[in-house]
Amino acid sequence: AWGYAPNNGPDKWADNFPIANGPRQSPIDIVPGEASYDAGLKPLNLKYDPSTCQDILNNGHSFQVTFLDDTDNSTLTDGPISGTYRLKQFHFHWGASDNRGSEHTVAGTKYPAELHLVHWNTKYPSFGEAASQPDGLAVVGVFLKIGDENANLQKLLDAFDAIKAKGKQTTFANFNPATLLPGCLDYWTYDGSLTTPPLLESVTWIVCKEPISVSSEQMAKFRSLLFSAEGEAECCMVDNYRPPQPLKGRAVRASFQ
Ligand SMILES: COc1cc(C[n+]2ccc3cc(OS(N)(=O)=O)ccc3c2)cc(OC)c1OC
Ligand SMILES: [Zn+2]
Repeated sequence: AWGYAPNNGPDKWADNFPIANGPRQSPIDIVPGEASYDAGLKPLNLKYDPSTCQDILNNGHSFQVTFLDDTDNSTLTDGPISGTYRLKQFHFHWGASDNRGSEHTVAGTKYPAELHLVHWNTKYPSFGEAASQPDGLAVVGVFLKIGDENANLQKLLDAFDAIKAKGKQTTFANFNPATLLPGCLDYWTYDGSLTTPPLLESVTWIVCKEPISVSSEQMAKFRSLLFSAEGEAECCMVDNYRPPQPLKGRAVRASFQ
């Protein structure tokens, strides 16, 4: 199965997922000077209801917090998209050390981690259906930068002892993902894909310019999770990021000047 090791990592994904070499793959290196300001882009409208928060899970590739998505309680509207997209889950990508870990980069700069808030277009009946449509998904990316301890992030890290190994999950209630958003919601946007298999080219990417803070000690806690299941040889969950992919002529637009 795919992973992030030398034998099954990003350089090998095309063997089973040929779309890995497709025209709109993610992540990318965002070059601010080459992004074009689009005055037509609206501010992001993120409305999240903490009561839709369900559980926290180690899926063997990352940890994710999953939301009830059978109502329009937690949604993304406006920004570069039209219609209503529902929050399905959020997860992170991070490095083995503070000098790498993000998937998107900014003029070559890597951040120690990146948050992805995954939403699906309610014009389709489900996430799975939407995931196969060119306008099916919208993922909001937020960079994490080493600085002050992040008390909101700490609520997630405090649940890690219950989800250390692959496949472990535990209930996780009343968490408001809006607390993980930066103060300023300026963003870059471009057409891309899922950054893990099945790498479907169905994502409108919305990458926030402003990072949120994470302490070095908190990053160490991310690295205490395992790729491996209970009873298997322990393998630390680190460097679970795909490197930037070719832009192939795509435009990157900025919501700010
Ligand atoms: C819940 O149903 C599905 C879950 C998943 C699980 N999944 C797999 C890979 C993912 C990659 C993601 O990539 S990212 N890193 O760009 O946000 C986001 C959500 C994902 C969710 C995939 C599906 O079809 C593609 C599903 O529909 C059948
Ligand atoms: Zn992701």
